Amino acid sequence: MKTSIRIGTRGSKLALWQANHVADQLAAAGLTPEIVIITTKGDVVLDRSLDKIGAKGVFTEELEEGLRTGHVDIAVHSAKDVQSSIPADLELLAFMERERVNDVIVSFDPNLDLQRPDLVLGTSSTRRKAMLRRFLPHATTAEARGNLQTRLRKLEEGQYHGLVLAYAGVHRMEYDKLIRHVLPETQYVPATGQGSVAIECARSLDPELKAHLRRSLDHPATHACLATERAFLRTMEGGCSIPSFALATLSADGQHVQLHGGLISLDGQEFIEEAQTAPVAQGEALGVRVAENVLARGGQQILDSIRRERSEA
Ligand SMILES: NCc1[nH]cc(CCC(=O)O)c1CC(=O)O
Repeated sequence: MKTSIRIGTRGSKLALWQANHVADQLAAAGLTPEIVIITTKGDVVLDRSLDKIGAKGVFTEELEEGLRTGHVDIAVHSAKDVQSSIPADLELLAFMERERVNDVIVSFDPNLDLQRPDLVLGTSSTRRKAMLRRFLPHATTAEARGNLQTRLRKLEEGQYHGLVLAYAGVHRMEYDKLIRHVLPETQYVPATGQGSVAIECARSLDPELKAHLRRSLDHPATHACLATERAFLRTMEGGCSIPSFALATLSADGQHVQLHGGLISLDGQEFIEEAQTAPVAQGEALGVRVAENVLARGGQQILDSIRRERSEA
């Protein structure tokens, strides 16, 4: 088995934090990691919101090409950015231990009042925009693309009063001091995979090496939750441009998985949610079932109307 591992990653600071985190764990497991930066479409196209770029996998495609050509052995992604179905010649090898899943509001104003009537919040996520329309209807949202540092610069320039971000990224970049509100995950249910790091490789990678990598990097409890959430997302046929949400958690004894999943209309008016529990071994079936119920209870109409709106735009 070879021991030197080439780790493919995007070049943003958060991506590099994740890649270094992987490298540290691989070094601890006796391997020799090397980080290789690969630029993706999502890093280059910054003037459009993600739903307008359209293509699935805007943050992953070039990394996947690197796996195919053997330029890198593994690719590191924010699990949230990984499309719901990955190509047949590739596989998701591991999901690393999840950080706190919440969305947070960061601001340079220590007394940021979410009730101020002129509140402007920066986000480019369709899910977050829709949830803000529902739970903070007086707020206006403004686009905030780019990496975390770019968004914080726009915040500092006064383009918004606050930014809505994933706690995981804010914490990993050590901006905790700017967190003014932690949004409750029961209301602002996070996106599939939020807070975890996914490791992808080619199916053809040496099986012995794969097993070693999995033992070093995979967090089984996180993996069980993400498998459940990803089955939900696949059934929803949603990429990151669909305002669906899904959070799976394990019971204290680790035997059961609970899934809270749903879909919200772009205007925030319709909020279809469902929570169900199943034995961990049936997590994927649970994800499919919850998604099918959400679609049957009005979710399909929401998806259809979003697609109509987009094709007219
Ligand atoms: N789509 C961008 C993205 N992908 C992963 C994270 C944050 C870190 C994570 O959820 O693991 C972010 C930024 C954000 O949502 O604030």
